[in-house]
Amino acid sequence: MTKPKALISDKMDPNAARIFEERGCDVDVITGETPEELKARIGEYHGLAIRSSTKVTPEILDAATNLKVIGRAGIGVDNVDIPYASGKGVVVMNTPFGNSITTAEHAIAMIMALARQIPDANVRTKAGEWPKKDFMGVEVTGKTLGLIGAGNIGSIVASRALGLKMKVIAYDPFLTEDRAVELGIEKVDLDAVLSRADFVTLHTPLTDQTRNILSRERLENAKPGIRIVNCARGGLIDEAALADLLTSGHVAGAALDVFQTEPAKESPLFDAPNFICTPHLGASTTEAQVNVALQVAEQMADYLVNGGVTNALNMPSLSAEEAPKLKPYMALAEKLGSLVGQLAHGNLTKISIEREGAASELNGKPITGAVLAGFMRRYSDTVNMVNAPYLAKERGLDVSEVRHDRDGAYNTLIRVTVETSAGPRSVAGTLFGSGAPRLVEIFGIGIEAELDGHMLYVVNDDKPGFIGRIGTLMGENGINIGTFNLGRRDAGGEAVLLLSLDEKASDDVIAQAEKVEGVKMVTALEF
Ligand SMILES: NC(=O)c1ccc[n+]([C@@H]2O[C@H](COP(=O)([O-])OP(=O)(O)OC[C@H]3O[C@@H](n4cnc5c(N)ncnc54)[C@H](O)[C@@H]3O)[C@@H](O)[C@H]2O)c1
Ligand SMILES: O=C(O)[C@H](O)COP(=O)(O)O
Repeated sequence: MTKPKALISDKMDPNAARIFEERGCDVDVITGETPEELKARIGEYHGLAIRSSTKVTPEILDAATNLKVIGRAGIGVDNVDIPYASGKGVVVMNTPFGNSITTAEHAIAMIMALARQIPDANVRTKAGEWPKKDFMGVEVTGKTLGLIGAGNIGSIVASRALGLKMKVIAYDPFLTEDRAVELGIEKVDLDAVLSRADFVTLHTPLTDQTRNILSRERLENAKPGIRIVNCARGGLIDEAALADLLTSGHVAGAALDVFQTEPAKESPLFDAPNFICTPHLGASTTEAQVNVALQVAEQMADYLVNGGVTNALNMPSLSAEEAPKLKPYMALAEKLGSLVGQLAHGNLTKISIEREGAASELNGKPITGAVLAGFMRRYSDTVNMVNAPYLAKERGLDVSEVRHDRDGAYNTLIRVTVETSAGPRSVAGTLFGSGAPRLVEIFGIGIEAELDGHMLYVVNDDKPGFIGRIGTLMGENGINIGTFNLGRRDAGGEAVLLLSLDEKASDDVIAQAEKVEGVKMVTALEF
């Protein structure tokens, strides 16, 4: 088997390349390329490891014909078009905790630098001015720190600020009262943060809800003398308004690590008083960079080599321990989804996936993803378990998952049912001891069959001589039959036949089969 190949396209700690190699992947480190250069190269890679510089646009993704996973060595993924990647079946992962402490410490450093105007004092002292009388700072002890966003980084900032004897209040619609109590902070609304806080620090992602959250109007109505820190994302603050309010003195100081346009080579803020900035250094410590590099390479290699999924933003997690256990189930699930997709006709709007016995104990999301991937193949050749749930949603398919505790006839069973205009249609399968997937029921008829390669599904009357007639037809057409599996509703009633063939049956052979006495329907299947 050829080794998976990864590209590291942003500056990353060398541990990332080492881990890829140790985990059985080939790796290239090529940083600083233009989008055109990356587009020309990306087709040869299965994994792309990035930080914030590489922009993973639809154009790049269209050219990434072999790409399976994008790994962000860091937190923010606003440089990746995740919906487009999902549509292409590419997993997007990040490392949500590796640089949180470092970034929280940067925010605290910014608060202290603002409180004591350290950067300006440093520059002027080194210039020989000894400007002692020009720098009167403020204590942070006893002051109120207002957080906008109290997730991983915001919570760490809160704990450090409490250590500095600040009072901490937070606006975060997803923060529960219990969590606020646990953190030792007060949950308030955004207006209260802005009217009460002496220092405000932002720790939200950039979303439609948070973009421009510190708008001109909000800044104008904020407490006079407020100091503002942003180590989260550019775009959260109206930069022009902030510059005006620093100039008027309404805002006493601001420290930004991130800008609306990066790299920020010019900004109205650069000339504003009491303004401090750093060039997106929040995550730039040796410790954080080692953490995120190790983590991203481990996660990506795990996915490329074993199918393990950790910290994916567009699919459910699947641990390295779960992956091998789930692998035969996913093969079974995909085959059942594919079977029902090939057999059930019409506008199918509902699909249900039931798990029984050992299957009910497993992580159901990957199984559902695999059923949908098999099922959606009737609509798209490029579908996989990553993009199948998105495609299903796009098509308005109502997906339900049911887990049964009951003991059935099989140790483990997956049943897939679609709602057709003629009522529900189900197929079910199990795993044999060796992990081999087997179909055990098709549209209410018990059968035992392997679903593999070219197959023919025949519905017929259960009458003597039928098997011989079908066998003869195949022989006359020079088609070798691999397996012959039979099932029937009742003796003499409706029966089904599943044949595996060494080659695909042509339309002509199918037409001949349809004319065989007793045949009601013939469908060619491919697995
Ligand atoms: N400067 C840097 O180098 C650097 C480094 C790491 C992370 N970051 C950025 O910091 C930000 C926070 O990272 P994190 O790890 O704490 O993320 P997180 O997901 O743990 O926390 C984000 C918090 O924002 C809250 N939130 C979402 N929408 C909100 C809204 N409309 N109003 C208020 N709160 C809202 C969420 O509920 C969540 O608690 C991210 O944007 C990340 O990209 C920057
Ligand atoms: O979201 C992040 O992790 C930070 O913005 C860090 O970005 P960087 O890896 O480009 O420094």
